[in-house]
Parts: sequence; structure tokens; C-alpha cells
Amino acid sequence: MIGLHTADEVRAAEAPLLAAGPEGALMQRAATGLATVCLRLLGRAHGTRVTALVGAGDNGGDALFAGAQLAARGARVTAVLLDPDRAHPAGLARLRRAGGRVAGPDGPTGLDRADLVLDGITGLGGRGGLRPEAAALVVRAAAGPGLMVAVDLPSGVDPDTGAVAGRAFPAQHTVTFGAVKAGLVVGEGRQHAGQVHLVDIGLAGTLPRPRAVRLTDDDVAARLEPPTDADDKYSRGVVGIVAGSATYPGAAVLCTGAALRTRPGLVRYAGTAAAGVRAAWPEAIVTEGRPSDAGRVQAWVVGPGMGTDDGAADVVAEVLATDLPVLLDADALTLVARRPDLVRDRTAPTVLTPHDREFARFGQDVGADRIGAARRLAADLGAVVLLKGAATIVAAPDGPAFVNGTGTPELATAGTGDVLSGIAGALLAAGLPAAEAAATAAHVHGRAGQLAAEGGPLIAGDLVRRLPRTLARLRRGSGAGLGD
Ligand SMILES: NC(=O)C1=CN([C@@H]2O[C@H](COP(=O)(O)OP(=O)(O)OC[C@H]3O[C@@H](n4cnc5c(N)ncnc54)[C@H](O)[C@@H]3O)[C@@H](O)[C@H]2O)[C@@H](O)CC1
Ligand SMILES: Nc1ncnc2c1ncn2[C@@H]1O[C@H](COP(=O)(O)OP(=O)(O)O)[C@@H](O)[C@H]1O
Ligand SMILES: [K+]
Repeated sequence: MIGLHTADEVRAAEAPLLAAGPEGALMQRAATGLATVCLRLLGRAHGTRVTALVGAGDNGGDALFAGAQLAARGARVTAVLLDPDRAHPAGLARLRRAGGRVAGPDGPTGLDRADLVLDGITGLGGRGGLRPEAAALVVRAAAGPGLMVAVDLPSGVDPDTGAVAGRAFPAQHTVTFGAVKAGLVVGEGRQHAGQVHLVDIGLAGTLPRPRAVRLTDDDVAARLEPPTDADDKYSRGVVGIVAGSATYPGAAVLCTGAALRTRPGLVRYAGTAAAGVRAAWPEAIVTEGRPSDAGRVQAWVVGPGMGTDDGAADVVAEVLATDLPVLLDADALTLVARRPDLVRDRTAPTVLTPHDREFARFGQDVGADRIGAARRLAADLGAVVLLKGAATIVAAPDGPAFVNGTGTPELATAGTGDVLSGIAGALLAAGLPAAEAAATAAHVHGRAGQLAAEGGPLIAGDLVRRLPRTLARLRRGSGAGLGD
């Protein structure tokens, strides 16, 4: 698991090391890590042109020391000082000694010819939207040819929430120190961070337990146990699906197919799309009747394409009255948003999987702090909330939030959410704790999307078809990095 930390947590973790160590030691580790990544990205230092944008804090110090290391190896480095009187003095001296040049924002910045631009304007100390002079420099840097590399985090991004007020540095790579900041992997921050490289500066022993995490492929593989000799079709979990309608069987077919392909022991379907489901998936056990007619299950998925009429409302209430784990998606969300007590009154786990518009039906817009929003709704309802998006969030009333790291914008197409519900339902039925089932499903869904997208634009059915290979790859193990 990759811990995702806040600025306060990182500062608190640094404090004892700053007190104990020689002055500047942490900054040297950070700058060396930064210069190493830059060298790797450039391929060589000699003859390359680097412009470092330098603010008045320690983030600028990191950029100056890294710039000095690159200059010492033959790079032509220009430091653009936003506030010349307050630039990190030792860093500036080191850069000058290494042969680096220094300019103001109105001087020869070298941005129009740079191979690489280092963003050392603000890091953990940045507050609010970038000031006009800094924002203007970011715009000029983005218009130039240089590879955009953010120091610790892209300036203008809130380290905790990923919120961007105004403009922020659009990085292709972010070299972050000590811990991955939550704001680098969620919301607008994620879009500005590019690939994230973590530099170890020795905080492992002093960081607190993270309040947000990202699952790796290995974490997910550990939650996807293949069947053993001891298993039979009932021991792997039985999923119940209530979805679709006679006029719209698609959601039911996709959701049932995804549940089947995640390979629980058995999938039951109850609802008015029975004919379509039976035709598409002979493996499912299908009834036109109510959920109570379907036979025993270990978890229910309710909602995709089922409509919001009184009949649908009755079915949702019937399922929520069971003492089984229930996943509510799509139309079921619209229905419970009108009657949230149906969720609050439950003792068995409930998972809600809204996208932003469905989330808003519960009374508050998502806003810029997506992790915070998911946590608030989870606490309010006493349920697990999976908030869909480019980086899907899973939050529970307690325990860490999960920020998903897999997926592709190709997933923005009709029906992919129905597939996600089917996968999550199968994992709930298999007995995974609700938040882990939801987070594992989001990860698998994203990997299936990436695999399907290799073959070109995808449709939701492609995800179902790719699930077996996705699961096999995950179980075989991989070396997935931080930024994907
Ligand atoms: N504390 C430590 O020992 C270490 C800190 N490190 C670096 O230090 C950074 C934090 O340094 P600081 O606390 O000095 O803060 P920063 O360097 O992040 O930012 C402070 C400066 O940015 C300016 N600023 C703030 N908001 C602004 C805005 N909206 N627009 C324009 N300018 C703005 C402030 O006036 C101030 O000059 C980390 O992100 C990291 O890069 C690393 O060197 C590792 C060790
Ligand atoms: N830009 C994007 N990048 C990555 N994933 C996305 C993006 N847009 C949507 N998704 C994912 O696609 C799925 C869409 O689900 P949803 O909106 O419920 O669609 P539907 O209701 O049509 O099935 C979610 O899993 C969401 O996280
Ligand atoms: K920065």
C-alpha cells in the first residue's frame, strides 16, 4: 500500500530529523534525488538547458541545489528568481559556484529554449492560488519546449486536497520528497502532477499511519484469491443482481457479466430484464420475480438501469431490509437519496457508488476536496462511499480512504459503471470487507480498462471480456509504479 500524506504530516515527520541532523541535510537528500531524476529524464546533463523557477522558500532551495548539481555536470542552468532578496542564500551561492546563471522574471529566463523546467516556486508552503507574477511565469514555461518537472508538488496545487485555485504548474513529472502527498493523486492535482517519483529522504520511521492510501497491484492480488481444492460453487460467494428493465436490459447484462467474470461461485439475477440476462449469460440463475424469489445470496448489487418508479423503490427497500452486504448504484442511489434512513438504519455493510451528479443528490456538491467529500457522506450515512472519477475515491466512516491509481479516460463511456458494480458485488459476496471490496474492484476495473484500451476505443462489454486476463495478470504479479 502506498501511504498518501498531508502537508502537516510531512512537516511533523521532518521535524525530529531537522532537529537531530546537520543543518540542510534533508534538503541535500531532496535535491540529490531531484537531480538524479532530472538526469534520467534528460539522458545526459552536458549541453542541456535547464531553467529553474525559484520562489522564496525551501522549495526554491531544492530547485537551486538540484540546479547546481546539474550545472556541475555541464548543464546550462538559469535560475529565475521570483523574489531575489529572499531566494535561498546557500542554494543560490551553490548554483553560482557551479556556473549557473541568475535572472529575474523579466530577464533572460531561457524558457523559450529550455530542455527542462524545474518548478521550485512553491511546495508545502504554498497558500491559495498562485500570485500573478508566479502564474505568469508558469504560463510562459508551459508555452516553451522544456520538459515540465515539479519540485515536491506542482506550484498552485493544494497538497492535501489537490484543489487548484486559479493556475498551477502543469507538470509532466513530479519529484516528491519523503511521502506521496494526497493532492498529487486526486482531483485537479492529479491532472497537474504527471508521473510521480518518490524520493526517500528518511521519513519512513516518523510518518504517521496514513489516513489515505493507494492499493498496488500486489495488494489487490492478495485480495483476489483463486479457488482451491476445498472450494465449491457456494463457498466462493453467491452474488445477487437487481438491475436493468425489460426495455433496457443492457445494464443488467453488463453488471451480471462483470459479476460472473470476477468468478464468484454463482450469480443470481432477479428483475424484469430476465430474458435478456438469460440469453446473454446462461451461467446465471435468473428469475423475473423479486429479490426474495432469487434464492440465497451473500451480497446484493442493486440499481443499474432499474428505473426509479414505485416498484423499483419497493425492491430497493426490500434488499436494504436484509442483513446482507448491499451495493447501491445508479437508480438505487436516486431512490435512497430521497430516503437516506434506509441506509443509516442498516447494520450490515452498504456501499454506494455515485458519480458526481449522483453524489450531489445527497445534498452537497463534491467540490474540490474529493476525499473530504467522500468521507463526509460516508460518515453521514454510516456506509462506504465509492466516488467515481478519474481517480475514484473509496471512503468508509472509519479507517483509511482509498484513492484509486488505475484506469484510463477511455472508461468515460456508458455502461462502465455497471461493470464496476458487478465486480464489486462479486468481491463483497466473496467476503472482503466492504471498503476493501470497493477499492479492489476500482483497481481491477481500471486495469481492465487499460488492457481494453490497448486495442483502441473501448466499450463497456470490452471490460467484461478482458476481466479474466486482467485477473490473471494481477495474480501473476507485476511491477506497477507510482504514477499509473
Ligand atoms: N522542511 C524541510 O526540511 C524540507 C523542506 N523541503 C522543501 O521545502 C518545501 C517547503 O518549504 P517552505 O516551507 O519554505 O515553503 P515553500 O517553499 O513551499 O513556499 C514558501 C514561499 O512561497 C511563497 N508563496 C506562498 N504561497 C504563494 C502563492 N500562492 N503564490 C506565490 N508564492 C507563494 C511564500 O511567500 C514563500 O516565499 C517543501 O515543499 C520541500 O520542497 C525539502 O527540502 C525537504 C526538507
Ligand atoms: N476521465 C476518466 N478517467 C478515468 N475513469 C473514468 C473517467 N470518467 C469516468 N471514468 C470511470 O468510468 C466509470 C463510469 O461510471 P458511470 O458514470 O456510473 O457510468 P454508467 O452509469 O454509464 O455505467 C467509473 O468507474 C469512472 O470512475
Ligand atoms: K513546486
